[in-house]
Amino acid sequence: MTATLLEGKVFAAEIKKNVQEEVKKLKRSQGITPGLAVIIVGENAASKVYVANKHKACEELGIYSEVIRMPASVTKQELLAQIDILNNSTAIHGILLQLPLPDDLKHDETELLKAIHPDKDVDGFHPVNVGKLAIGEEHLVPCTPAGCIKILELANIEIAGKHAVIIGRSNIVGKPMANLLLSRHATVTICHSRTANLSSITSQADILIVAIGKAHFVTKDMVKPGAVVIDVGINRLADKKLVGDVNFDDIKEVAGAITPVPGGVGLLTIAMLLSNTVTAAQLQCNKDR
Ligand SMILES: NC(=O)C1=CN([C@@H]2O[C@H](COP(=O)(O)OP(=O)(O)OC[C@H]3O[C@@H](n4cnc5c(N)ncnc54)[C@H](OP(=O)(O)O)[C@@H]3O)[C@@H](O)[C@H]2O)C=CC1
Ligand SMILES: Nc1nc(=O)c2c([nH]1)NC[C@@H]1CN(c3ccc(C(=O)N[C@@H](CCC(=O)O)C(=O)O)cc3)C=[N+]21
Repeated sequence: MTATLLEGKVFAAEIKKNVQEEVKKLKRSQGITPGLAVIIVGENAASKVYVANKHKACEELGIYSEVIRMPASVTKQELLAQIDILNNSTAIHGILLQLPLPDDLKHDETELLKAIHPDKDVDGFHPVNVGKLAIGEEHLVPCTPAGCIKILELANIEIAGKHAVIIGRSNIVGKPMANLLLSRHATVTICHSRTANLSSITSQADILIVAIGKAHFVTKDMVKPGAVVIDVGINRLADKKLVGDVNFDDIKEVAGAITPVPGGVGLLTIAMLLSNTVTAAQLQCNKDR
């Protein structure tokens, strides 16, 4: 058996087409151009690539995009002041604070994320949006797990009744992923670094979502034959090659379907960010009236 390749660009194109139509509608009926602001603090090579990709995708779809670069030496107060300006700007409907923050600002992360107005929180990281997701009132949902759900839905992979196992429990990927799968009636198991007998649990998964941050971590013996494997990991090897958390070549003979890295979940993350930006713009123009 050879796994079906779940290609991110195919699904991302479908989402982007819908987003583009919504952008046109907003312009036509309300005279509004959706606007996204990305704040990037300090120099992080990986973040730069993502920010550049986001900017390019916005241009493609007619979304206004602003990249605000701040030095690593910026203070919490300066960042809060910048967020306040964007919260009050009528040209900006979505605000994203690029993570990770430099070490000196790490302990202020929650406070900074809370400062972003929940209506402009296109990352879905504000406690109000996290809470909404937890009670099944999905609104602005974190882009990466939302993208994983889109892959499953657009590939016609049944979620209800399936055993979904997630490796990773971060606020950005693992936890929101669990809520999204649960509300779609999967039986959900969340694993992490303290999980005992990890491979015995992952081997029971019909749908395996991997978000750890360790290159080639998941091997053949951890995957049930025919399982759908979604690889969220992005790891840069010493030779600059980009690889996922899943050993693709090892499991391709056993999995039923698998997302590649690059060219998988990452492309959906960007597409969902654009989608959230348009949702935020629609919400804000309805509130204005
Ligand atoms: N494709 C995309 O668009 C995106 C990709 N990513 C990538 O996804 C990966 C995960 O990101 P993120 O969630 O932010 O990472 P975090 O580092 O915040 O979380 C990693 C999680 O993996 C768990 N973990 C680590 N080692 C093991 C292990 N040996 N066995 C089981 N669990 C383990 C950790 O457990 P514990 O909680 O116990 O420490 C933690 O819950 C990274 O590679 C990141 O680059 C992230 C965002 C978007
Ligand atoms: N506030 C915040 N929100 C995020 O959503 C966020 C963040 N911070 N910090 C970093 C992670 C990571 N992330 C990615 C976005 C795009 C690709 C992407 O475009 N990937 C392509 C190309 C990758 C490449 O060539 O380097 C691919 O996988 O094919 C990957 C990863 C968003 N993140």
